[in-house]
Amino acid sequence: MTDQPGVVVTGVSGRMGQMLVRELAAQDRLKLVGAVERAGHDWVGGDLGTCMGGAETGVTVTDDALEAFASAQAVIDFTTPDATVAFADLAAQARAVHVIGTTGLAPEHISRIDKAARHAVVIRAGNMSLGVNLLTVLTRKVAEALDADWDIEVVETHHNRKVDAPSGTALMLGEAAAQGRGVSLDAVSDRGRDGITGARKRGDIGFSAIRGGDVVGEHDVIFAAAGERIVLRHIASDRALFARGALRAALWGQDKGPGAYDMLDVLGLGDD
Ligand SMILES: NC(=O)C1=CN([C@@H]2O[C@H](COP(=O)(O)OP(=O)(O)OC[C@H]3O[C@@H](n4cnc5c(N)ncnc54)[C@H](O)[C@@H]3O)[C@@H](O)[C@H]2O)C=CC1
Ligand SMILES: O=C(O)C1=N[C@H](C(=O)O)C[C@H](O)C1
Repeated sequence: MTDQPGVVVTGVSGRMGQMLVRELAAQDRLKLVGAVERAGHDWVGGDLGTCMGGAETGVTVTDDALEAFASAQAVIDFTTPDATVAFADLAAQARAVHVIGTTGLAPEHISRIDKAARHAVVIRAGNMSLGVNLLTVLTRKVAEALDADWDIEVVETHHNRKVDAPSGTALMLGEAAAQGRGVSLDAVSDRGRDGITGARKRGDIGFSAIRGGDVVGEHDVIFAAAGERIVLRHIASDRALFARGALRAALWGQDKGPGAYDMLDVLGLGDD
């Protein structure tokens, strides 16, 4: 196929980076044109395919993101908050669609990314799967329908290599619940219970994080009232679904104007 938009994958040796390379190889609507890793990483200077333990691909892993982005129509980025902020500036300079899966972003990171989105398309989501994005819509609707007699708790479980908590997905779900309630998440969020905490505050949205083994990602939104509970649950058992969502976003963004978008926009779940 001709005219495939070219994609650069950042953090290419990572769990998501390698999954993205495999998913790119399995389709023909986008083509991999570059692979970026952090300076000093073993893979820099090597052929990507060989580094991944397979056949040569002709794509050399680089730590020069600016040069790599210059020939790309999209950058897919699952790295770290500091790296992502730097890539947002560079992707905007290259006018490449920047798909951001990185989580653990602080408000300062987000405002730098939003600045870059004035000049280029930025699509950011703490979870790129259809199921989780649909779950945010359901969570908002359930929260809208119930009053604060229903305690809301978000519980997430991930593998033992995850470095941020609560997960980006848990925060998306908490945000959706707060929106449904018509409150600001910052005002009601309860993120760390330990010791004599006192009784739960009415209206709070609580977060709990479990870490262990190789769990890909599991999220429950619990609505608990006297005598009954509703549990909305998503279980991810394969990282490929996040990678496929990111590829879909990279394609979707090709004909959009500069701005900050999310997966609800990409999936057409944003209205109502
Ligand atoms: N939005 C979503 O659907 C999903 C988001 N994530 C998030 O994506 C991020 C990455 O997750 P994993 O792949 O599991 O982590 P990982 O630790 O396996 O991979 C991160 C990669 O980024 C690289 N990196 C760090 N700084 C860099 C720099 N300055 N330049 C280039 N590369 C750099 C690291 O060397 C590493 O290879 C995390 O924030 C995670 O929470 C993960 C899965 C799905
Ligand atoms: O780090 C991960 O692995 C994941 N991170 C994302 C998050 O923080 O929610 C998405 C997914 O749950 C896997």
